[in-house]
Amino acid sequence: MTDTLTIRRPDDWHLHLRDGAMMRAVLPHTAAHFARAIIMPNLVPPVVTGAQAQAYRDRIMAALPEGMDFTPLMTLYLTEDTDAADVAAAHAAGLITAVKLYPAGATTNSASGVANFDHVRPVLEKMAEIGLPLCVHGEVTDADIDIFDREAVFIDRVLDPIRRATPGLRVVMEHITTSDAVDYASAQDDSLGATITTHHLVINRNHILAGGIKPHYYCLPVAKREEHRLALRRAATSGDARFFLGTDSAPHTDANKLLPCGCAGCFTAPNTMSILAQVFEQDGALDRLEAFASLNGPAFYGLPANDTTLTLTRSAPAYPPHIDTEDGPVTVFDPGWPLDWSVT
Ligand SMILES: NC(=O)N[C@@H](CC(=O)O)C(=O)O
Ligand SMILES: [Zn+2]
Ligand SMILES: [Zn+2]
Repeated sequence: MTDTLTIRRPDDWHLHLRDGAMMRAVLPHTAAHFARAIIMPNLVPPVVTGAQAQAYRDRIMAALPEGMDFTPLMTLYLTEDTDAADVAAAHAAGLITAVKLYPAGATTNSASGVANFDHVRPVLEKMAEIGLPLCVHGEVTDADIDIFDREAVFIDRVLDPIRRATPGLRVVMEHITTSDAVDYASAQDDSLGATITTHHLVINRNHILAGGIKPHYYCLPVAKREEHRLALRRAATSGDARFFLGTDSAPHTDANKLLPCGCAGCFTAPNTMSILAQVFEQDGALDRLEAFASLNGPAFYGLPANDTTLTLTRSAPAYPPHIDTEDGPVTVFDPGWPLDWSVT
């Protein structure tokens, strides 16, 4: 039995750092393990322009504790008013790594997202031309579509038509939750990637709903049936270069989670690498953790893998059940079993 695992230092290809006091509290947990992260732009107000991305990046770097090595990879929040020239200029200046598409109303802070996809066509065409990837929250928002079907319907009605209409556009299906998404991604060429979160490899919808409602397991897209979780496990542990880690670590205070209408999001930054090592070991794929967490993402984004390494050892990790922030406690995702691996 292996007791030590050294991999190239991982990156997180989907992360919510928030801003202000919350950012100062959560950023060190990501920077302790990850070299880079794609920073989600769903602040209030959202990060829409190149200038806003630059200012947000500066705030992140100012909040990074002395001595920590971390590079935020910025994204712009796509709106129907987004200017293709501003996006291209931000890309040319090295300010942004991707653009994020939120269907209007699909998730936390997505009110400024896209309702009519025809209105963003010029921006998508420009992105295809300059090779700038589009990260997609892939759920339809129609009230008449069951929440458990919203990802699969999005693939048919929105994602596939957008990709057909915009040849060459590089797309990341973010935080996929269904076997439908795994099957779709598996059938495409390397212009399509898909991120998988830590928590969707661990929980299914029973964890949220059976035996009492568990708000800390509520996130979007909502966890699906067990068969879908197993499909995600197979994809993540397969080594297939199209699938890579995007934790979607999404901190909300307990006060905001434990409401009659609580916020969606799981906070996994402190224990993601411990959980993943165990998940990959359970599936006999510890030797493929590096591909999922450290190699496939950079390859999709055309970036070098990190030169530095991260070592995990077989021992119970020490992390708190919740972290304290100036806004109140934030609960750390509980996988429901004791963890065997810690980052050294
Ligand atoms: N995943 C979530 O449940 N929540 C995210 C938004 C998102 O990634 O959809 C958040 O910003 O809190
Ligand atoms: Zn999302
Ligand atoms: Zn997210």
